[in-house]
Amino acid sequence: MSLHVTILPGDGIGPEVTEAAERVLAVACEAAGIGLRTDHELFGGAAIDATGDPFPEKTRHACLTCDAVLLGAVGGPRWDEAAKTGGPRPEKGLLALRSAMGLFANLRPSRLFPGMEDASPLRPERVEGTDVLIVRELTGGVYFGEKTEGTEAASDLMPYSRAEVERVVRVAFEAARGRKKHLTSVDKANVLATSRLWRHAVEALAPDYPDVTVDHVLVDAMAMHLTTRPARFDVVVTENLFGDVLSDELSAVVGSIGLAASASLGEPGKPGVYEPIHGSAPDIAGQSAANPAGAILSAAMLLRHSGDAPEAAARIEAAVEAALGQGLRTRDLGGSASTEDFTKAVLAAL
Ligand SMILES: NC(=O)c1ccc[n+]([C@@H]2O[C@H](COP(=O)([O-])OP(=O)(O)OC[C@H]3O[C@@H](n4cnc5c(N)ncnc54)[C@H](O)[C@@H]3O)[C@@H](O)[C@H]2O)c1
Ligand SMILES: CC(C)[C@H](C(=O)O)[C@@H](O)C(=O)O
Ligand SMILES: [Mg+2]
Repeated sequence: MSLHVTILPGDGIGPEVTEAAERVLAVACEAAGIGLRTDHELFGGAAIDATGDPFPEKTRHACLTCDAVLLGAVGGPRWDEAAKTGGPRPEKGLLALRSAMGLFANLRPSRLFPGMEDASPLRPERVEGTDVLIVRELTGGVYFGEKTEGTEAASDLMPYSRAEVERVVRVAFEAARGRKKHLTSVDKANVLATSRLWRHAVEALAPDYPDVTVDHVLVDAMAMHLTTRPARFDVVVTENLFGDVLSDELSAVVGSIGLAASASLGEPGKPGVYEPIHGSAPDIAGQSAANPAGAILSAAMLLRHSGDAPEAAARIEAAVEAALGQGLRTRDLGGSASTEDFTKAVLAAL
């Protein structure tokens, strides 16, 4: 068994956390007898600086021909500033990557790790038992609809087809089957036509999964529920923008955005992209203050979903738990451990 992984470090803390994740991945693969080959490609702002394009052809080719992509983060104030006078946006490269690779299902798990109650903004009895998988639609909706842009008026269309909704909802039903068999579909069906289509599609598919209980929650109420009773939820499926917002919220509820991993998947057998859900964190970049756990746990998801190596994935997850269990905390979790301290503790636990 061998794995060819394309690494896209990107910008800000991206290179710091992918370096940590690559080291952990290498050790986990060696222990599991998996041959690992990695290559590093330009992406995001770093690619703009080198080539003028956030998603250059060489990077695209590497992503489409490898087994899996491990991504850091893209973006930063320098490119935001340049975009005001027509410069390319790093974030556009990220959307182009997701689209080119057909990554319609974005799995964003968040759970309360043992002993981490103190890192949650919620009272312990409220956050206890939280273990939620958000399945975010990733290649449709308002991110990809027609746009008009101006200084006096602007619009972003939010189109969804029935087929686009169904394929991601099926991923969520299947995930619920492997968990607590409870699916919550989040929408804004009291206002949005796309949400009524979404709800209709979920209801039509439900009979195919009689073992899964389904409920529907409006997105504004969901934002509130996640801070009052997050442990009530199991799998949550929602459209692109709602999933972006709710997953950042949920990550903070269980401790920090620095802990949150993700897998972006398309058709079975095609390469997936694995990345922490956080951004390039320009405020802490270059200080070795980034929490690498989200990237390391993304490498675990890579082994599970693209490497068919669930035991190796579980070993990485246990090693992260062990490092946290030793009380090691990066700055986002109220501690002073560096990126390197945390990475070393995970490697030692492995
Ligand atoms: N997938 C991606 O590449 C991605 C995701 C989100 C944002 N972005 C981009 O990143 C840039 C910064 O965005 P932002 O500041 O809104 O969001 P962000 O996620 O980069 O940072 C938000 C806050 O969380 C902290 N944080 C994030 N990750 C952390 C980690 N691993 N360890 C410790 N602290 C961490 C940051 O220091 C900051 O205070 C923007 O250009 C944005 O477009 C990229
Ligand atoms: C950077 C941005 C385009 C991206 C998104 O909105 O999808 C980010 O916030 C994420 O969650 O991966
Ligand atoms: Mg986001």
